[in-house]
Amino acid sequence: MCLNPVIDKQDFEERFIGTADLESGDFDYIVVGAGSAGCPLAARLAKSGASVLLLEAGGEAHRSREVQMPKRMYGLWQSEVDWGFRSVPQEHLLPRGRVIDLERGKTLGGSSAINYNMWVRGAPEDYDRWAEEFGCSGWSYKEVLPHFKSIESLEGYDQRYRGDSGPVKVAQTFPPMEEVQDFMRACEATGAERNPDYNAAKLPGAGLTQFNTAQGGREDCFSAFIEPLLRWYPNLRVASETFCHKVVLEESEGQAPLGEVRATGVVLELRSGQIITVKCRHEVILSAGAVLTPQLLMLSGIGEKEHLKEHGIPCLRDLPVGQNMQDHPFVPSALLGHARTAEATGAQYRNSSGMNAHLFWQSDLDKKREKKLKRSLGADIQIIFVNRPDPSMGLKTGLFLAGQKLFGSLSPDYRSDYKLAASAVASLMRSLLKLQSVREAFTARFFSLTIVNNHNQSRGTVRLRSADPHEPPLIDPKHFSDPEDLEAFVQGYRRMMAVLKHDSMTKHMDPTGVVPLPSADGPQEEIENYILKNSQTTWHYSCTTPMGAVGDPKAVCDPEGRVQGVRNLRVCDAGLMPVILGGRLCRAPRGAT
Ligand SMILES: Cc1cc2nc3c(=O)[nH]c(=O)nc-3n(C[C@H](O)[C@H](O)[C@H](O)COP(=O)(O)OP(=O)(O)OC[C@H]3O[C@@H](n4cnc5c(N)ncnc54)[C@H](O)[C@@H]3O)c2cc1C
Repeated sequence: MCLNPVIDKQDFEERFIGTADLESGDFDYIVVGAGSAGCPLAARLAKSGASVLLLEAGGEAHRSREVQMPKRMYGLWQSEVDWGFRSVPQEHLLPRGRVIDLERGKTLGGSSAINYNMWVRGAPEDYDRWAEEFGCSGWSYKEVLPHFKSIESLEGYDQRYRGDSGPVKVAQTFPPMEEVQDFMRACEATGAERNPDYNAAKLPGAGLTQFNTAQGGREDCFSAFIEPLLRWYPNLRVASETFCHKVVLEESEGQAPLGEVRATGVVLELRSGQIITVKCRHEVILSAGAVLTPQLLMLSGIGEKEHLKEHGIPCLRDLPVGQNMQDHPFVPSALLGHARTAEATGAQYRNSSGMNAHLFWQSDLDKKREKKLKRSLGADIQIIFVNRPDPSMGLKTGLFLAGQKLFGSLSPDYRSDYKLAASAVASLMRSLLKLQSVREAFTARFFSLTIVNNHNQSRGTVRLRSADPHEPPLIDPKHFSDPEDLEAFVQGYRRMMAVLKHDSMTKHMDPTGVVPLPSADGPQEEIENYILKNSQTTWHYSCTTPMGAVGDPKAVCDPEGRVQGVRNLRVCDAGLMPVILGGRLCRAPRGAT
């Protein structure tokens, strides 16, 4: 349900590409999902000369102003370009049973059209781990590096690691402001090294954020990879507002190397409501993302036998689909600057999502894991310095935290109250933001230090709610179900407070913030309560259809994305990761292609 319409209806309709002739189409490949992975994959296949159909359930909002300006992204949540998922009640969060919003892009460009645009590959060690520990041949850092280089374009960096002529423009959006420099100084003064490029030889250290933005605007995957091709490659067809219900699987005869089940096409619902079947010659490739690809597989008869039986779906392949979900939770702080500074207005800020610098740091817990695994792991804790973003973020975060505190204590049935509270907060926010003075105050004064645990140990699930493709799946990230995750956050919290208390930070901000922060030296329980009350998602759902060595019972796909035991069916999206990356996840699905 769309609670927050932000894009003019006209905008979708004017840019609609159309779905005519799909049934009679003659395709080699069908790619389901025009997101971070689906777009570069479809482009690459089209360039090889194959005929490709790229399908997308969402419309064509990628050119709208709301999507193009990164600082407006907060307004896109719960809008027509967000699937609007919510988790099942989370028993390890506070208040117990809290439900969290799980935004996910629904438009050409997928989640790359609604994300923060941060360009972070993850640690080289992550990819080596995939190759060595999970049997994913072809995925070591040495092997994926040329792909990363080939998709990006930026100047003035070490060319051993970085690309200068790919389709995606990468940049630091503006010269660093004083407070951003001071954040990095505070990190250094409290024991971190300065790292001028976390996407090069190593991840740990303090550095400026890189964004994928072109002339300050969002560079979503559809605009970067598909639009430049449409005019020149008639073999590439795009159908938006086309919802895939399932993959058509047929029992094939003979002794095929990968078994006897074969994908031959997809069942689609068109914008008009008409249901059709479209066939292809070679492969169906699911790039619907780590939540909806598992749903599509299960609806098609691939998944855990018992679970499919509960929904009356005959099981064609018994595989652990949706069983290994991973995510990065994050815990924000809502801080206020002492005063509004002159630089707080103008072009510098226009196109920033505000996430301007990072500290990647390793907790003691992670060092212990390194010893146990006998391999280096990069860094588990990421502290993001957020300054002066779109005013709605300051308001939204402040009101969210304040609302949680208030409504959380009012009633034992927190969940129904929270729904009411969320809509009340949303409408209050919209009214307040109409006031220029409020907008300016929050643009100028809002800061946040946000902690992310990049080596989250908890595992969740994506399961069917019903056999109806329109019903969203049951998504249970099970945040904090592994006690090590809370311990990692406590260490990260103390590290964050050390930075915040350093002179170069205190001169800029009021450390008490919008919501008071527990003291780093106080009782551990207070810190834990703060973490569990305020934790949200970083939207990095992944590992739900993991790849692994052929025949590995924990793997759904082989290292080339082929669904085990099924012919002509592949997965190519964030669900393929065997273990979550210690970075931002938009890069990896693109690297996969
Ligand atoms: C708010 C937010 C902020 C984020 N910030 C960052 C960041 O700063 N940096 C970063 O690297 N990552 C970030 N991420 C994560 C990153 O965007 C995702 O991990 C990545 O885009 C996932 O790519 P994907 O191809 O797996 O899925 P998606 O990009 O989500 O693509 C899946 C596509 O499939 C379509 N689809 C799904 N089901 C169907 C169906 N049945 N029929 C037809 N089409 C279908 C969807 O509509 C969607 O367009 C963020 C994500 C969000 C939501």
